[in-house]
Amino acid sequence: MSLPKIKTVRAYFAGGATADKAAAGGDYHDQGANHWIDDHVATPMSKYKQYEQSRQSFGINVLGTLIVEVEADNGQTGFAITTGGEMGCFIVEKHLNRFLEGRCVSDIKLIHDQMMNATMYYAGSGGLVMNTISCVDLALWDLFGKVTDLPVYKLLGGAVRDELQFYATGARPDLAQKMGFIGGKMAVQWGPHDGDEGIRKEVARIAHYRETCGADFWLMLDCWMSQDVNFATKLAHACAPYNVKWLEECLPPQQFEGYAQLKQQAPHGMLITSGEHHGTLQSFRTLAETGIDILQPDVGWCGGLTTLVEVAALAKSRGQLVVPHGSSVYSHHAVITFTNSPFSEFLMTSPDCSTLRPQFDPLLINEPVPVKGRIHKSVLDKPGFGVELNRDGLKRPYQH
Ligand SMILES: C[C@H](O)[C@H](O)[C@@H](O)[C@@H](O)C(=O)O
Ligand SMILES: [Mg+2]
Repeated sequence: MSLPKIKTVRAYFAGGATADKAAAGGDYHDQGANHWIDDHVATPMSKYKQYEQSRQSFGINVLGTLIVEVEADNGQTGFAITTGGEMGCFIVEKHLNRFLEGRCVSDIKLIHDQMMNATMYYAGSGGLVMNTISCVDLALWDLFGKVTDLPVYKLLGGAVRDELQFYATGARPDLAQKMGFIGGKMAVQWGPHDGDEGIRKEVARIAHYRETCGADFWLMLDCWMSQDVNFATKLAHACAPYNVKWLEECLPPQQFEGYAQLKQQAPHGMLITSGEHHGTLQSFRTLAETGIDILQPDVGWCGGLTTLVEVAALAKSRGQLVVPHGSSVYSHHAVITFTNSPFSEFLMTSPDCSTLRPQFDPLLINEPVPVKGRIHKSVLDKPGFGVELNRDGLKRPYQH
């Protein structure tokens, strides 16, 4: 089978700080008002009163969505979306384009290595540049699937289970249970600056939903980098009587020693997890060596599918789980091929968690959502990642 070459790459953005209204999409924190995802969620900024109520007030949604589209010389295209916006467009069109154009559509790993090494002098181990590389990598996998007429999960070696099962992240574990999810993860709302009263408030909420959802429904807390080891340890032990399954991302990404200490100090049986704001395989090796239980890379932020596959193998070698941070189809096609990913995350993007809105709505056409908390592998049986791009309102700020 002779494969086409990559003719060109284009980068668009939607939403972000220059937009006149919330655009959601890949930057799913870019929601309108009165949304659970922006309601007093604890963050590293919460100690500043003016930024305590709303993450959008400190700029969680300034980047907006980056869309990367790669076109082969036979006219076929692949695309992907992530958090990155206009600045990501610059990196794609003025730097990364040179590693794609003229290459065979199957040269994904070579292009990935060149993008990682060529940006090392300004990328660090995560953030905007890693998001941008991830988006290009995902677009290349989508194009490869379109050209070979295969879903990405089959390019990776095929499914190891017939369906994906999901827990739901949102403000209403009770509604998630009714929708068939296996668990509910809530964002913590109080942090170290709230002291013991903050812990009491979190525990009261957990106690309420334990009572409402019964003994076995998974309940988790997502701490979004907002804590220190002492607060996280006290919160973990205060929640233990209510069978909280895991505490997530308690500390800033680079506090590896803190994660190792927290894992040692956590109650027996309670899992400690992190990873969504980590990037590069090397960072995940260091994170894995802390001994935490579940690595949670975001495939649109960690270095792309090429990096996620490497992280999953690393974790598997250590008996650790990989449960990617919710990234819709970009996670689904990977998770269904990983033996150490027994479940997935579905992130509720409806304002009150009462309906199943696709995570990257409105940017992906035909984006699947779980039915009764599950997605069967047959749903993924379309070329590439199986979704099409809603081009309404996209802007292309740079050319090359
Ligand atoms: C709910 C959390 O605060 C974040 O908004 C969410 O994106 C992420 O941490 C998650 O695990 O879903
Ligand atoms: Mg999280």
